[in-house]
Amino acid sequence: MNIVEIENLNAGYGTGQVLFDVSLEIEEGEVVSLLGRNGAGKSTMMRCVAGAKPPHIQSGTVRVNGEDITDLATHKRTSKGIGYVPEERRVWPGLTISENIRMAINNTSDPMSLDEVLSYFPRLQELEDKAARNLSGGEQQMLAIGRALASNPDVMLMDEPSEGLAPYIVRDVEQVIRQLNEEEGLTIFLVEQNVVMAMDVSDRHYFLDQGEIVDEMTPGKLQENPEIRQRYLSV
Ligand SMILES: Nc1ncnc2c1ncn2[C@@H]1O[C@H](COP(=O)(O)OP(=O)(O)OP(=O)(O)O)[C@@H](O)[C@H]1O
Repeated sequence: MNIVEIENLNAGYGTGQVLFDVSLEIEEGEVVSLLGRNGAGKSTMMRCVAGAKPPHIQSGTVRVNGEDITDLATHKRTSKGIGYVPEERRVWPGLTISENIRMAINNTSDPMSLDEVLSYFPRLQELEDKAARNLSGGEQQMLAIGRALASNPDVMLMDEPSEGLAPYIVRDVEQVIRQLNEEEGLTIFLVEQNVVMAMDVSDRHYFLDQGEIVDEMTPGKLQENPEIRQRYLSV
């Protein structure tokens, strides 16, 4: 069953169009990454699914769990099964780890417990009472993922989870993505600049080029295809 269906999506900012007739599908239980050069429109795409402003959807449909959510506000999308980890992470800096997660728990109708969330992040468990502002980049990323997980989503949207992180922390993020997918059965849709990381965790890739979906393939196929990597990703 398709958990995410995007059909003929056109979207942009003000009068500038960024996404052109984008259609894609993600099956329940898949890890799918959206790859493309800087400025291709990847974050815009994520925001359109998450309902985050500012992009404006001009036409097209976003369906999650078979339901049309194109015009729903972000907070209402949480109750439709969407978790969103934005590129900027946006944790509450003055609150502790557990307070950040509790805020998410209190804002949703069918949340996970704090212990359940923390069981995926041993490092956060150790630092539970530390303010988010005093965490490292990797710890903040884990907290951002944990906060999105608290609402017990069916599909998790992650915008560049590896951005700015040291390679050994990127491996921890990969591990969490795999664990959430395998143990929680969570469907994951991620945007990544780190192609190696995306190939390690994904079942399938979509390629976005100048706001259009230009290709779709498995990591194995991408591995064999340096020409594609060069054409769409410059790697
Ligand atoms: N808030 C905004 N207001 C106006 N234009 C924007 C805004 N955010 C992004 N854009 C424009 O939309 C286009 C696509 O940007 P987007 O961030 O979606 O690309 P991206 O593929 O995620 O790139 P990157 O990897 O650099 O984040 C760019 O031309 C960008 O300048």
